[in-house]
Amino acid sequence: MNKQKIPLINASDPSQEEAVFILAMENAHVEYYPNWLSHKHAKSLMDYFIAQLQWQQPSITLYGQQRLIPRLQAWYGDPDSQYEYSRLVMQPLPWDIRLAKLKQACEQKCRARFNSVLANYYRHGRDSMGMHADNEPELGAQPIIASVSLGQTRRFTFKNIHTKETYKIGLEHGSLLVMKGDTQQHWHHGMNKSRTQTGPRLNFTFRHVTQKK
Ligand SMILES: O=C(O)CCC(=O)C(=O)O
Ligand SMILES: [Fe+2]
Repeated sequence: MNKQKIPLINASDPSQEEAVFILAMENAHVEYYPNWLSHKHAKSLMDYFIAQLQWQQPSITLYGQQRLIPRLQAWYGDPDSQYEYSRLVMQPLPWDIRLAKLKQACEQKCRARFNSVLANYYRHGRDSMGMHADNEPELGAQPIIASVSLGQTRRFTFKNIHTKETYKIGLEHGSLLVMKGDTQQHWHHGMNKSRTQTGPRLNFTFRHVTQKK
């Protein structure tokens, strides 16, 4: 497999304190803000969300077999943000107050509206997420997805659907990754199991889903 590293372009504005990197991936638009939340704020959110969110471990059918997904997850959103994922129809839970605040912060940062979030809880290094694109029709052709990471840094992989080129980036505690433009049309993303990055990690992908017609 081609493991070429695509460089990060530092697009930080020196007049602002915040660092931002643009991932130099073809036919994609991905921005990475490593220190979006302070360490302390991110830690407080992490402890709160682990304790308060309604984590579940659903099963999906893979090659005719029922299997528990290798992580915990929870779907929150506005009442009309129903979502179908691996043939599971997910009814959103009503917004938790601190999750709604985090959504608002993402909306301001991305200048976009979100009405739902998929929360993922990777309990240890053996939890993972398979390669996929967030390209469900309900998300539209060029979805903006804001991905907030808390806890253990885990290596996140992008793989170009056509060229198979891969790109890996460590998603750090308190970071924000924004995927937009044609990213979902040309790239898959996912997270392998890890033998070294073994601590717990939470990830939140804020999205805007439209009702199926
Ligand atoms: O855990 C992550 O960083 C990615 C999650 C993801 O890709 C998703 O929720 O669709
Ligand atoms: Fe995804």
